Amino acid sequence: MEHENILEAKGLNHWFGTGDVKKQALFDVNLTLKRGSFTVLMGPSGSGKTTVLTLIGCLRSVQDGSVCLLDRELNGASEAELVALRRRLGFIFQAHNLHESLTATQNVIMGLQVHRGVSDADAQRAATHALGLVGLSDRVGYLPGNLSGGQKQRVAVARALVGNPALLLADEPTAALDKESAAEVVDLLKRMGAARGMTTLLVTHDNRILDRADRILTLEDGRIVTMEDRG
Ligand SMILES: Nc1ncnc2c1ncn2[C@@H]1O[C@H](COP(=O)(O)OP(=O)(O)OP(=O)(O)O)[C@@H](O)[C@H]1O
Repeated sequence: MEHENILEAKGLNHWFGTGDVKKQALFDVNLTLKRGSFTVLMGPSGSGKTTVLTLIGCLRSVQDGSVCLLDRELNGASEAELVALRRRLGFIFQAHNLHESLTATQNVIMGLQVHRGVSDADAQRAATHALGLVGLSDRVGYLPGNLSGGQKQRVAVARALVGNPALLLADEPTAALDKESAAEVVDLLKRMGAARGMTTLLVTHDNRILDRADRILTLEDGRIVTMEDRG
């Protein structure tokens, strides 16, 4: 049976650097993410938000403590296990990171490259579908240079969603967007979460997003200082 919690992190500590410049970035971080929930992670610059996201996202190794993601322990996991888990995650970053020389569809297909064994025709179909979900059916053949900031970020959302991730990790996805585009992107993620049971953990300084969160966590100096459940 699948657990209600898609993620459980316990006693997570993390350090950067070695010797004299060794610095602790996370202190005894505990957090759980309920399947299908929408959690916002806040905190001042340098408080450790990206470090938490990259640890949960299997983008760096867990040094101390436990992270149980999709019923697998990340502490001590092999690179092959981490790669396999990463396939079940979606990522969106502040800068959309689209390839400028690829069309919207080709960029979205990049989100499927980690899924082996997907035929070109299926990839094309999935990308077209994902672009439709983000309201860009009429822009599938456009290069990023011909899209607005909000449209580019929606392509990045489609790329993150195309592989049907169990957990979506988003680092400041609305920072570069105007109010309307930011609200569209967040509503889209919430809708996807509800429709697919996708769990979202989103780092933001953006107060506009807080109303939409099921839970708000605040990090300060590497420690979770508040945890607020809503609704
Ligand atoms: N690769 C690294 N090498 C050394 N120190 C790092 C590295 N990455 C992060 N740090 C340090 O760890 C602490 C937490 O950084 P992190 O990027 O997680 O914070 P953040 O809350 O995401 O900040 P921001 O909002 O500015 O992105 C900071 O003191 C930072 O300087």
